Amino acid sequence: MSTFDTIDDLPADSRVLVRLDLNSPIEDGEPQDNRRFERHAETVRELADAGHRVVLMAHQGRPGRDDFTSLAGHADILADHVGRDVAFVADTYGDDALEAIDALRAGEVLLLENTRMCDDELPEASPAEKAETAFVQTLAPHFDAYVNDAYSAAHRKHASLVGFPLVLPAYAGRVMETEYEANTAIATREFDGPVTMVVGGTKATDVIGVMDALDEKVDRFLLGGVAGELFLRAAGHPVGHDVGGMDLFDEQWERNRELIESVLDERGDAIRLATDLAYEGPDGGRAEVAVDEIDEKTDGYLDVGSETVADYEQPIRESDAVFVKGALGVFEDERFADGTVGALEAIAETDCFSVVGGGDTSRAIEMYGLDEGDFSHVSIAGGAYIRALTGEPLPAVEVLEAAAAGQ
Ligand SMILES: Nc1ncnc2c1ncn2[C@@H]1O[C@H](COP(=O)(O)OP(=O)(O)O)[C@@H](O)[C@H]1O
Ligand SMILES: O=C(OP(=O)(O)O)[C@H](O)COP(=O)(O)O
Repeated sequence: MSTFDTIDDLPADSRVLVRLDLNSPIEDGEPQDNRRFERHAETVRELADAGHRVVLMAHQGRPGRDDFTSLAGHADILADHVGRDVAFVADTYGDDALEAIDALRAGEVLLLENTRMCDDELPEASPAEKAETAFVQTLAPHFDAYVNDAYSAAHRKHASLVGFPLVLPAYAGRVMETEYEANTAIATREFDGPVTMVVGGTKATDVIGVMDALDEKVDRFLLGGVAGELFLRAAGHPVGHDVGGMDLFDEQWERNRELIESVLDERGDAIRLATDLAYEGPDGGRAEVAVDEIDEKTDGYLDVGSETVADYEQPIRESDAVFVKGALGVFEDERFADGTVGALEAIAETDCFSVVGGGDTSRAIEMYGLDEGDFSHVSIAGGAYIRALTGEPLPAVEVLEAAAAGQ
């Protein structure tokens, strides 16, 4: 059971400041619809239908990355899911934002600009420090309550996630409630047979530390994506480097090199790495190469190869539980979807307990016509859900709990 207050406890006619997680894949500069919009729309609709004035905060990407954009397009997608207008103001806490907030009427919804465009948001700091920032101090007097629905960002100590509960009455939204309960229950669940984790995606830094901490819970890891290539690099193969303008590998390698080497050393028996990889061939199609035959760092690899896909199916079929965190390849491009879809299909065909996590990864389920009902839980969280599996506290959840306990 959760130990925080929820939107059921909100006083009537409140001016509510709501933190969502609408962080999405960006294609050609535009956010792509995904499960996060659909799930958060439930909270937003409920608050607006109840007659509250609803102001939304969310982030997109990180400064310096290609996916760091305005939230203007997010407002339109969210409006379609909510079934109400969602106004947008290109400001976080300046005069334009405050004017739009104060002009809002009962039942109206307004989305503020990307929180990460504000300098106070990102540097990780304690809730007390974040509560003192100009961002929090300027916005808070315009509201009666703060609602956090962003479970999937709850592992970050950012101002919009941990600062407001110290200065406003704080509540959990519906996504926060359901994800918290599902993931906490998974963390304490025991399994009789083998437990497998499929690890991929781009945020290798988020998963590698957790792999170490999941030592007792997970019997084998099947690797792909960026983390998989970094492990292959640690095993001596010339892959997992930034080539052709990529910036996914070298910085994460420097940051995690020692940990990767020690995880490989201590848990090598439990870790399966790709034996072949796929890349874009000279004719523009999918080409594959055996990992042992790669002798220079020339190509960028975009998926695990077909031998690896077949190799990973067997351990999945033998498992009592399978956890997925991150895609095995760039599944958004059909040519490089085999690894991700192959793993998801194998999971769907078995009756093991299964969780698919990640805002991006869970999108593969509908893109490739898989049935959500074939998985025990599809989480819109990635990093937060795997941290929850280790039993590690989530700072944004802790502040909600402390607020409810009157601390
Ligand atoms: N080899 C790869 N190179 C580049 N991107 C990859 C690779 N493998 C997987 N990806 C990308 O990883 C993304 C998912 O990454 P991540 O953000 O870590 O997971 P999630 O959003 O599911 O938590 C997918 O959108 C996919 O395109
Ligand atoms: O998408 C997110 O995390 P996820 O990719 O682990 O699901 C969250 O929005 C956190 O974003 P961040 O990893 O840029 O801090």
